[in-house]
Amino acid sequence: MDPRKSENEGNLDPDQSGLIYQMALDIGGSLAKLVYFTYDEDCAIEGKDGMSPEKAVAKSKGSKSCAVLRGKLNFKIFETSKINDCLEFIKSVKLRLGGCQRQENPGSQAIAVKATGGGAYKYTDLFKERLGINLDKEDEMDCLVAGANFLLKAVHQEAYTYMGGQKQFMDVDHNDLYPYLLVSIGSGVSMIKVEGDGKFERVSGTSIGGGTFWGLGKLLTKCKNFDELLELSYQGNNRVIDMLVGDIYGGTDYSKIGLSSTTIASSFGKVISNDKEIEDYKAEDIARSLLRMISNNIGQISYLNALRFGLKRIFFGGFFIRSHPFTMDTISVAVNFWSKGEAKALFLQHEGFLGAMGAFMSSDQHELKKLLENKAVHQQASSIKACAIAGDLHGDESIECCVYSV
Ligand SMILES: Nc1ncnc2c1ncn2[C@@H]1O[C@H](COP(=O)(O)OP(=O)(O)OP(=O)(O)O)[C@@H](O)[C@H]1O
Ligand SMILES: CC(C)(CO)[C@@H](O)C(=O)NCCC(=O)O
Repeated sequence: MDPRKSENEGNLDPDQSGLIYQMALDIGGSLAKLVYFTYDEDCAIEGKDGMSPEKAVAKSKGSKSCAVLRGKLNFKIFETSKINDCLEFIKSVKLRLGGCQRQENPGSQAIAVKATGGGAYKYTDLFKERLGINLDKEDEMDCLVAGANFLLKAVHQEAYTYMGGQKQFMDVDHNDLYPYLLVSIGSGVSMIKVEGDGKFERVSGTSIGGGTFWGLGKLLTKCKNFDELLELSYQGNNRVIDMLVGDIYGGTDYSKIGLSSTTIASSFGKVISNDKEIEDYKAEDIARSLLRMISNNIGQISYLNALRFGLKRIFFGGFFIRSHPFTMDTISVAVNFWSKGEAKALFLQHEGFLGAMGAFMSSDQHELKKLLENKAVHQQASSIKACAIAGDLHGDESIECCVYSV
C-alpha cells in the first residue's frame, strides 16, 4: 500500500459510494465517532411516483403524504490521536449534505457538520482549513441523552441485560422509559439522570474510566492496543493480583457483613505481600485485575447515584464497554450486589455512538432532519446482530433503515 495514503483511503465499503446525506461527529478524548446516512440515489425513495429523493422530500413538506427514504445509518470510529485518518476518510467520501452541497472543492464552499465532544472545540480550525467544514457545536451531554433516547425508542432490541454469559434483550416501553440513569463510560465517566427528552441532569462523574483502564494497562502490560489489552484480560486470573476476603480471613467468608471469601477485599492488594517485580506477573492477570477494578468501581458509583435518585434502571454506554462479556458481567454483578437485586444494569447495542447519534439528530438545516423528526428508524432483527459495534477499530458498521416523512 502507498505509505502516503491513510489507512482508510482506497479501502472504502462499496456502500460508501452512495451519497452521504448527513453526517455528525463526536470527537472525544480517546475516540472520534462518525455517524452518517447514505442512500442509493437511484432507488432511495419509495412510494411516490419514482421521483428523486429531494423532490419527494419537498413534496411531502406541508402535506399529509408519506415519503420513505431507504438507506443506511453508518457508524465509524477513529482514534482521536489519529484525527488525520478521520479527516482523510471524510475527504474521500462523497459528502452531499443537505441534498445540495458537494464537497469537491474544500475551501470554496463552507459546509456545516454537527459535532460534539471536546474535539469539536479543539479541532475547529483543522476541519475548516483542511476540509472547508464548519463544525457546528452541540453540547456533549445534550447529545448523549438525545442519542440514548432516540436509540432506545427507535431501534428494536437496542438495550439488553448481561448476566452469567447470557444476553437478554429488553423491549423498551416508550411510556415507561423514564426516569433512568445514563452512565457514559468514555475516557472519563459521566452519570446523567434522564427524565425525558431534553430533561436531564449530570449528577456525577468519575475520572476513573476507560482512559484509566487503557492508560494503566498500557503502562503495566506493554500492550500496543486496546483490543489486545481486552483480549488479555479475558485469559487472566485476578486472584494472583487482588487480595480477596479469603486471603485476609484464612479462606473463610465474612458472612456477618455479607462478604464471601472470593470477594475482592483490595484490588491489587496481593502485590504488596509478594516479593515480586512487575516482570514476574503475567500481563493477563494484571489486565484482568485492572478491568475488574475499574468496572466494579463504575458499577458501584453508578448504583449509589441510582440510589440517590431512586432510579431502578441504569443504562451503560461508552466505548469502554465494547460489548465485552467480562466487563458487562462485572458491572452487572456490582449493580446487582450493591442494590440487592433492586437495580438493573442495561447495555446498549450502539454503546459508543450515543453522542454522535445525538449530534446527528440535532441537525436542523438539512432535509434529513426534517424527515427524521417525529419519525422512527426501523431495522430488521437480522441486521441488528450484524451491527454489533465490537470489532476492529476501523471496522464499518451500518444499519439498514428507512426514514419516514409523514
Ligand atoms: N480501539 C480503541 N482505542 C482506544 N480506546 C478504546 C478502543 N476501543 C475502546 N476503547 C475504550 O473506549 C474509551 C473511549 O470511549 P468513548 O469513545 O466512549 O469516550 P471518549 O468520547 O473518547 O471520551 P470522553 O467522552 O471522556 O472525552 C477509551 O478510553 C478506551 O477505554
Ligand atoms: C470531561 C468529559 C465530560 C469529557 O467527555 C468526561 O471525560 C468526563 O465526564 N470525565 C469525568 C470528569 C469528572 O466528573 O470527574
